[in-house]
Amino acid sequence: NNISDMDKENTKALIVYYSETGTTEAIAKKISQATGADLYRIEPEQPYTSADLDWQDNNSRSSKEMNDRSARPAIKDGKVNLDNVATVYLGYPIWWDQAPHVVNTFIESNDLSGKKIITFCTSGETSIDGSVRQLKSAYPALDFVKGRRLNGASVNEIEKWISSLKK
Ligand SMILES: Cc1cc2nc3c(=O)[nH]c(=O)nc-3n(C[C@H](O)[C@H](O)[C@H](O)COP(=O)(O)O)c2cc1C
Repeated sequence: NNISDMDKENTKALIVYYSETGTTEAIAKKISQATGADLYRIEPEQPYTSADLDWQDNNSRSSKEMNDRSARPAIKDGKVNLDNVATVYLGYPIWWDQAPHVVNTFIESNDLSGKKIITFCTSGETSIDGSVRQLKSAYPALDFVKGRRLNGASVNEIEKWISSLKK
């Protein structure tokens, strides 16, 4: 390791997100524009159909998964390269006030200890608060930073939000 290699250690940011209908993805891409960080999309092994996503049906796949605290839907290529990554931006749509359980599958498939995990979400109206409370209580050893619901945020607003996190 020479000095310039050491400078690069644990300095990178990575944006990890799940997005079913593109809303969270649009924000993830703007965070990438603001930070230059790479993007990684969590992809469920079995794609969700529109029937699966029907929250008005208690028996839909998403309803059943979100009612089952231990449900861990499989994801494709679930392991991500976290070499030199210090900060993970973790984004998701709110499902039933929570992060979808594929996000738990991702968290449990990777070693995020020692990383700063900055959460963000999109939703119809629900804030990020309940989902972050749940993540913190499920994974007390991890360092979650409560971020924001970012529906419709511009790159400029995202830059301001990120610099406010550093203060
Ligand atoms: C199964 C399911 C449950 C949802 N639950 C909530 C909710 O509790 N509160 C809310 O405001 N929006 C809820 N939504 C709406 C999504 O959070 C919102 O459309 C989100 O921006 C979608 O992001 P995406 O396009 O990245 O998948 C739900 C959507 C689905 C499919």
